[in-house]
Amino acid sequence: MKKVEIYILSGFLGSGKTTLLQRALQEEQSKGRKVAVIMNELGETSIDSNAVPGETPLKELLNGCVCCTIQGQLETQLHSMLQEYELDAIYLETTGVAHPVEVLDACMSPLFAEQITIKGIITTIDAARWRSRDSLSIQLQRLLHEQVHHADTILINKVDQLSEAEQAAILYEIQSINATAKTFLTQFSKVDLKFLQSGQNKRKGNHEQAHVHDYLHLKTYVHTFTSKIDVDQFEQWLREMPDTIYRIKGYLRFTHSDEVYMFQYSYGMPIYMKELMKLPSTLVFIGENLDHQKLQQELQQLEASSTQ
Ligand SMILES: Nc1nc2c(ncn2[C@@H]2O[C@H](COP(=O)(O)OP(=O)(O)OP(=O)(O)O)[C@@H](O)[C@H]2O)c(=O)[nH]1
Repeated sequence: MKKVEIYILSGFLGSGKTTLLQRALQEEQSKGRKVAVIMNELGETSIDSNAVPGETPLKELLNGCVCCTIQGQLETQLHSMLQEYELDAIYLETTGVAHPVEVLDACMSPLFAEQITIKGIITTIDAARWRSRDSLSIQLQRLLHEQVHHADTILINKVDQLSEAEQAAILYEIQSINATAKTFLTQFSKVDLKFLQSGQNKRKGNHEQAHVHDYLHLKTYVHTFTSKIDVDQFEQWLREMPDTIYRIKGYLRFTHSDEVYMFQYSYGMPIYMKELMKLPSTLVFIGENLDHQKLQQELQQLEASSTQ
């Protein structure tokens, strides 16, 4: 099954996300690829939607941030886009205050995680604002840091407003926060689209089979159980989760019950809720340094020992 590529455009207010989106859409159009856009704005009306050509499927999520208040709406919109159109890619432009882990979490619904492939988080930085970020609140400074830390590609944008020495200093600073991202100094978000398609050439071997995206900074893994598992063994296994696993979520069936449980795990805290629908037992993992082979092996073992 062909997977739909998802590009997450992150970055603080006014940093150049829409400018980048327009460039990306032009390039995608010239390649004849079918792409759609989801735009999230904090306000009641969208000011950027006219940046998207009329023929491009567009969903707007207004009045809240997909990473918190309207996370469920993103899931619904993504799901309907995947059903409605035959797409090559979806570009998701987040609000300037979105946290990348939360956005990724919102995209990775266990209901359709197998149909999509996260191609990366692209963070644009307003270079001048970055330099004067000390004037922002501590929370916003932390958010800017997180947007850089979790990015796969970073555009240090608006460099026309900086001297060469200032550009070199900011590049050094950004690379010291995130040494693995591909980082570019840009004007008007000008970058070749192939660089956004994170690590495309590195995908080899059984990574694809294992449904993991090994080249990304934040990694995801999707696991589906074929039979019920033992709740005590599962909880024992959870207790050993490293804290670099930020989220686990999905649906589970346990040997002691005929119910399906919705499962959520965040910052070490598991939550189980009875689910009325008979959904497949699929778990989605999001984390840094996620060792998919180890996870896969452990979960297969857990399943095997649960049925003994
Ligand atoms: N001088 C300069 N201006 C730029 C550059 N890139 C973008 N801009 C301008 O900066 C403004 C904001 O750019 P957008 O692309 O809308 O930024 P955004 O991140 O989408 O903004 P929000 O949607 O408000 O968060 C626009 O007026 C752009 O034309 C650049 O490299 N240099």
